[in-house]
Amino acid sequence: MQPSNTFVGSIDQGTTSTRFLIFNREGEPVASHQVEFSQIYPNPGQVPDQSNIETCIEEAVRKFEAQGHTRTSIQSIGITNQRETTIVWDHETGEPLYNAIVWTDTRSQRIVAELKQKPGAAQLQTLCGLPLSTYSSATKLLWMLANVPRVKNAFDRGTLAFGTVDAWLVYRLNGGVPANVFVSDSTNASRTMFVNLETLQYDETLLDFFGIRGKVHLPRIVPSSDATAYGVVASGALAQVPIMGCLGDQSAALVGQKGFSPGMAKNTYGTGCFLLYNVGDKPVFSTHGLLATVAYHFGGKPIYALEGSIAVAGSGIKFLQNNLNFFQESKEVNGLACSVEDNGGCVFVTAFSGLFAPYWIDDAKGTIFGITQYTQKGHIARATLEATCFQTKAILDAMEKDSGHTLSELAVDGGMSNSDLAMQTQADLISIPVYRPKMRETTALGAAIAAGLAVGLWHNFAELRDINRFGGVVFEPHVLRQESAAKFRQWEKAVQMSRGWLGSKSAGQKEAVGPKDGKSAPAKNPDLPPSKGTQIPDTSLISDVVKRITAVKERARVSVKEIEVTHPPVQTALALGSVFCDLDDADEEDLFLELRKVEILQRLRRLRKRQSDSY
Ligand SMILES: Nc1ncnc2c1ncn2[C@@H]1O[C@H](COP(=O)(O)OP(=O)(O)O)[C@@H](O)[C@H]1O
Ligand SMILES: O=P(O)(O)OC[C@H](O)CO
Repeated sequence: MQPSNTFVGSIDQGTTSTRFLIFNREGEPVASHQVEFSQIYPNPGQVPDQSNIETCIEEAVRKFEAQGHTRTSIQSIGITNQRETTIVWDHETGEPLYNAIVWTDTRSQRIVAELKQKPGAAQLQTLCGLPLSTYSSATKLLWMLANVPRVKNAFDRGTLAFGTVDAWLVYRLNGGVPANVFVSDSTNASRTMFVNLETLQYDETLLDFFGIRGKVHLPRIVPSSDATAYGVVASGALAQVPIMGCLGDQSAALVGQKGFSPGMAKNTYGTGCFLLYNVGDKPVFSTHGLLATVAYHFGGKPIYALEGSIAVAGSGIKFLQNNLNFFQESKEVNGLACSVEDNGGCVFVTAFSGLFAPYWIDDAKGTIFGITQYTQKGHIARATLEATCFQTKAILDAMEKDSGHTLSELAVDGGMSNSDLAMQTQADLISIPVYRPKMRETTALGAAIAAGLAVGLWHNFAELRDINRFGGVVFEPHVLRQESAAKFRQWEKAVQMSRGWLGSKSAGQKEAVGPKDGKSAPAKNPDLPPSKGTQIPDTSLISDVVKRITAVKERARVSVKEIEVTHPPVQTALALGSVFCDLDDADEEDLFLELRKVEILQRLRRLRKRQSDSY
């Protein structure tokens, strides 16, 4: 066993900050440094800046040495990073060809709509575990190919290299072209949509679907904990220290929470919020809006997870801080939200990037419902915190359906988990205890564990047992299930009412981010009959409503087609869609009655027309 004065470093390249932490064998951070950075809106994000990492390493090492340690006692380094964010560079020169497109970015929305119409689209998720959406790296790469001439030129010349943040950082930390260490760990690679979840290799069907097979340099996929694959740091304060661990940040948090057994789950409230549920060594493909993903792969069999991804969590708080000037620092959100007793009737669907799991509504937009003259900042702050908690509840419900297992406790971490009110609200909504560990840098800890296992700082999971085990806080549910169920129903209604805004021509809004060439036309929806002279502003919404109508049309004895043709289809669909958002049996009955009304109305109109014609 290594002496206890050996350490492992961990680079955490998050969405809003870069950190470097040095952990001891007890899993305690002994020194760290963090640099926050901002993204460029609505244009592309920057390529993750290696100089931030160098600064963090230098500063943390300085603090570490000030405690009497020597830098040579840092045995290896782990990397953890925001996933899906897409980076392209020239394979020959190592030069980045465009800014990174960050995982939250929705500019590929039209591309996604078009891809959904392509043969084979429905099978993708059964191969890679991910739904076709703006979230994955694949559609971001296609957007670059369609819109950035430099990227297209490199593609045509055969020099285009693609990677997620891990691949880029490993490549850069090794010194770029000369060493050419071009690898990605399986937890990151599995987020691209190019990788077969069972083989953990690039899948020809997937590469063909996206049209990139043999045309783009892709990183070699390697295990998350490996003594040699990731190379060594080429320069700086930790030059020659080997990189031995690499995990996407959500996988790292699961490892940092020691969620090593099937049935264990964690929820990380960072920029977004991600619930990962360990399902063991076989992937579980969700039928309820969740993702199948690699939890970690430490050699041997990979371990898989079901994932519920929420696009906006802490970024909603940043929105209140930076855009609405509600407070100076994120931590103040708790006090502001506690300044009122409840949300005052406000529900905030924070769909800044559409809605992710379990809804997957690309065209939803952020919407606050229930504002009155009475509404205060505190109500909106509270509604912002609640939005993430409601989505977590929806994800847990889906997870229970997919796994057949009810969670007994939810382990949490990430910046927003510092809000006691948010965590209490979470426990109240899901009716199980929420456990927040004492040390919340679990993401960085996970990467340190991956690197530490490879270098022999730890030898097995049993040795990790006492790490961060004591001193946490448990939030017990205090609210009656009925009460939280009623609130949740209101949330679900708000979700349905937030749909379709992006496609609405009448809104006159500017698309926040999107293809500038205007070439791609909105997708045609094959579910719809052609409607004379009516422009269809939002095909997905109508398609959804038509599906619902179809489901009950037998009972309603009305023809969907007749409604579409004789009744203004968009208005009908919108009206029905917003009122009958969640079709349980009672709603179906209501919809049935409503359809009857529509039918009667149409008959009356026809009758009146015939009467007036005959005069
Ligand atoms: N005390 C706090 N209460 C609520 N939210 C917080 C608090 N501290 C940080 N946050 C939020 O957490 C997010 C940062 O969390 P972090 O886990 O560092 O995310 P990331 O890894 O995505 O950069 C920010 O969006 C911020 O708004
Ligand atoms: O920055 P976070 O912590 O919200 O995590 C980003 C995720 O990896 C995106 O999938």
